[in-house]
Amino acid sequence: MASEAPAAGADGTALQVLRRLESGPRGLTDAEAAARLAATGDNTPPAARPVSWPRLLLRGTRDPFTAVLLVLGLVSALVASWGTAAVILALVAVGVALRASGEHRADRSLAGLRELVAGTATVLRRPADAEPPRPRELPVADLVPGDVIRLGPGDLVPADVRLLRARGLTVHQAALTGESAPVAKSATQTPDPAAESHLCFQGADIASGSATAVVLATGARTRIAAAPDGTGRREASAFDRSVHGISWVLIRFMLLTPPLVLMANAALRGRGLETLPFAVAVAVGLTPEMLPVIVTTCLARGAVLLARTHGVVVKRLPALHDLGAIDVLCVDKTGTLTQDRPVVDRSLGPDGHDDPTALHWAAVNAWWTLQLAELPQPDSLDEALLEAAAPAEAYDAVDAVPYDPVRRLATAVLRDPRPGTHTLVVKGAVEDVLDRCSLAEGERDRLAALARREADSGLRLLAVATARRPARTRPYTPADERGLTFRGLVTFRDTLAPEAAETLRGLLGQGVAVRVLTGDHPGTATRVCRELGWEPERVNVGADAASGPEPAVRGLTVHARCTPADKARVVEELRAAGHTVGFLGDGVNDAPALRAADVGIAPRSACAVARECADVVLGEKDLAAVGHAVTAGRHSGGNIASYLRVTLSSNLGNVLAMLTAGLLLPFLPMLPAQVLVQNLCFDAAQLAFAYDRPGAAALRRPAELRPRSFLRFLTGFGALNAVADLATFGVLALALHGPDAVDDEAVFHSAWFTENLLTQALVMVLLRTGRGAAGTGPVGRAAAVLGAVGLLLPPSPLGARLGMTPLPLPYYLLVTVVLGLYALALRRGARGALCTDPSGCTVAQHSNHC
Ligand SMILES: Nc1ncnc2c1ncn2[C@@H]1O[C@H](COP(=O)(O)OP(=O)(O)OP(=O)(O)O)[C@@H](O)[C@H]1O
Ligand SMILES: [Mg+2]
Repeated sequence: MASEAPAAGADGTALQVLRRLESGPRGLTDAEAAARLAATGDNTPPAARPVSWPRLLLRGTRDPFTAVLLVLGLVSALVASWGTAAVILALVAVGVALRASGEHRADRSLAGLRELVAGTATVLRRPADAEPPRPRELPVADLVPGDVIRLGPGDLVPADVRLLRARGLTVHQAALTGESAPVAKSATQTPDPAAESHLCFQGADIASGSATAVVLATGARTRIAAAPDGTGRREASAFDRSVHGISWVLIRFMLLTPPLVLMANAALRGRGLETLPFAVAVAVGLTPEMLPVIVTTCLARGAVLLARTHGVVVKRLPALHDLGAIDVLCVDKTGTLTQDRPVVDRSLGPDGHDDPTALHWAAVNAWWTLQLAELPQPDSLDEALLEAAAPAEAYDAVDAVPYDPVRRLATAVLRDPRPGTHTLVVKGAVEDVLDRCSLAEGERDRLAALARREADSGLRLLAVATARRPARTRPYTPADERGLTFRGLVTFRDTLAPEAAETLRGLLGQGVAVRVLTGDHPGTATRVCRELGWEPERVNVGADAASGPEPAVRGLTVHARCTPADKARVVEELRAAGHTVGFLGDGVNDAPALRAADVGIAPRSACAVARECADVVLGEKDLAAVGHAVTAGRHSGGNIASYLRVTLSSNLGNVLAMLTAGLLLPFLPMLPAQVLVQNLCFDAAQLAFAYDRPGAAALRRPAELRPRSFLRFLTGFGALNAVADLATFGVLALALHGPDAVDDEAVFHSAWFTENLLTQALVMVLLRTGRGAAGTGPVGRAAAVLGAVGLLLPPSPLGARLGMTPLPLPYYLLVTVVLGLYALALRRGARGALCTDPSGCTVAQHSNHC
């Protein structure tokens, strides 16, 4: 079985595995690698390959609306209503073709965009056999079995690999096993095949430490590719909750409609199964069959535009909708609000006075932890230390325990000049270092207060401690970091990101609350917020009080000293409290939260894991782009909302009116073919919503379609629409020479056809998101064409074939009056529902800015 292949080939010592793969510690030559690539193919997971046309078409038929339409078509065919069945089939075919081509275009542009943020791997290759190996950054797709690669913190495991050497390696493999805590891995020579601690799999990422490894399997032969679908699947996002939720409510409605129509007609009119085609046509009329097409087109257009204008890459289309819906944005501090270019400010001794010792030991630690790493990846604090102090080559190190964001410590072990002794040099977050020092209680408090004072002035801190131990050969672990002697503090200055203040202000103004989630000291984080012009409403430690009482959600809240798991917990709790949450971060410590959020956002300069976990990748470290991305999301979401609002209220109104009239009239209010043609015209016009520009009001607030409030809106406007239709019916009955005209089926059908298309055109223009500029733009033009079809089709030859006839002039006058009154009612209703009354609003308002 494919899933067992990597583990099976990985038994034995590292050297045995290398030999089996016909490779060596120095990696492959370029020629060998090229030959293998030709034989095995790209290292691309099958899911990332372009989808073929037949599959696209098949996918198009798989949405629930198409399924319902097909069922209705089948029912029509069963009762030999061939015309209805044919029209339904045509509707399905058009829908599926439009959707497949839309998705094809979207997939293509998304693939292009994803390529912009695709990852690379550090590979050891040699130009020729005799030459020494050189580490090279290659596209992940070029990896082949036998390649020797290097992994460092924040890297993705690019294929299934066997570790050759590793130091302090922990990996996140939640995508494979579901366990969320990082797992320790080592390059043991006598591996236990069941534990697999010597293997790392594609889909995992490096939480801490570094390693050299040999590639065992690539592409479709990796374990994750062979795993049954569903590994790493995310929870329902805001998009799933809203668009899918609404779809399912509608499908229930549609399935209920035909039996209801049949029963009502049988009970009140004594009609039998001959009403079935009409009942089916009514149910078809209720179907928003263009919904999948409109959703795909709106999102794909938005995503392409966002990439072109602001360099923002949306990796998953629904994430664009979710961007527009977020009402809480969590951001990390370092690298997001600040530039993450720290410079050493001071070196303090335990007494709080300037003393170079702390800086000296911190730099020795930084140098040797990097020297001993398989893939040295200095973080910004290490870089600052190495810049500020002389290199530490005078020492000789025997081991290191690399930094990890849960421990918040890094340790280097030096050979002491005195034989038989080792010196541990530990640097890290103040609380964590103090916890491991042998100190009297009062002394610990004094040192913590000293650190708080420095942090309150906005400085970042590292505490430094040392310990002397008898020399040993056994490797050092975090358990050895205890009984330390405190040596002092190093303080760093970091500058604010230039657009941070303005972006935060913009987001708060757009109704998005901001949470700062940082691994740093509470004092440093608070001071940074103040310097950005915001007094935090609250400063929590870790994930405490994540969802908090309501007021705290609105402004700016800080969670300091967060571990990666704490960041994820804050996000999860906010989501559980009903918020749509975005997370913006760039570090290894942000990966779990990026995964947990409705929308994960990372700058392009972020580490590979953060970029991979993110749904949205910002062009540069340009925080301002977040604001643009949110607006683009609201833009697309607003158009989808407009479409749903218009199509559903108008469809519902038609159905209600048709049912009522059907029961009052001696004949069917419309022939099934007429219902379907009208539906086709309306559908075509609705495509314009994918190209619309929603009003400014729609962009001012988080826009999540909430099924419940949406349905409330629908019933209101559906009823209004039904009243307009029935008023036309009344007018026809009363004014056109008494009951004769109504008895004339063709006149009635034509009159109602015209009125229906005209009211639908009106609804399109008046129920768009936001007000102002009504009638202009693509929606206005589509509505005009729809109205023209409504007026011109009945008197045309095609109309005659559909059983329609020219209408007498007085009808047009009367219908103008009805439409005028309807427009007035719609305008008043729309004004109330679209902005001032949150309860009736389809665009849910979480903020108080409405
Ligand atoms: N290389 C390092 N060696 C030792 N300690 C470090 C190192 N990098 C960071 N620390 C300590 O760990 C603390 C937390 O760092 P972490 O990376 O979790 O957060 P951050 O980058 O400061 O903040 P944010 O989560 O906002 O990005 C820092 O305040 C610092 O004291
Ligand atoms: Mg960070």
